[in-house]
Amino acid sequence: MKKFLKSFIYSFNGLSYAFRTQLSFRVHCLAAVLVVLLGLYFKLNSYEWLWIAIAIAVVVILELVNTAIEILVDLVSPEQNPKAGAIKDVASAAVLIGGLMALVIGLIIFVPKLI
Ligand SMILES: Nc1ncnc2c1ncn2[C@@H]1O[C@H](COP(=O)(O)OP(=O)(O)OP(=O)(O)O)[C@@H](O)[C@H]1O
Repeated sequence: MKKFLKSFIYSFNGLSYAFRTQLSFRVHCLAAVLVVLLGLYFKLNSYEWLWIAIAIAVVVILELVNTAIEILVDLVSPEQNPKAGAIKDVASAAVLIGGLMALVIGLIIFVPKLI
């Protein structure tokens, strides 16, 4: 049980690290809070909340994995290396695609309510 609780603390340490060091993570968290407030304002139905929850989770998960990959690359390749750069670029592209998907979901749900 103690080990289980400790693993939660490690996970929160990871969240805290990403929040403190990554501007894009903070921006995405802020966007998530704004979207939730907008969802409460427009009284989304459970189906719409499900899509919003998936969109937020996908972006946050990708941001965390991208941060972990950046740290790993900096650890194993502190010097410039084209492969190290490519790894970071590919991980960053994953965040971009996830973010675009979240944007499309947000537009599909909120645009009809705004017009
Ligand atoms: N070791 C390296 N070798 C070659 N290119 C690198 C290396 N590290 C970073 N780069 C290139 O520089 C870009 C930016 O790297 P950086 O580590 O600043 O990432 P970032 O996404 O800006 O991270 P942060 O969110 O910490 O600012 C990478 O996407 C990659 O193209």
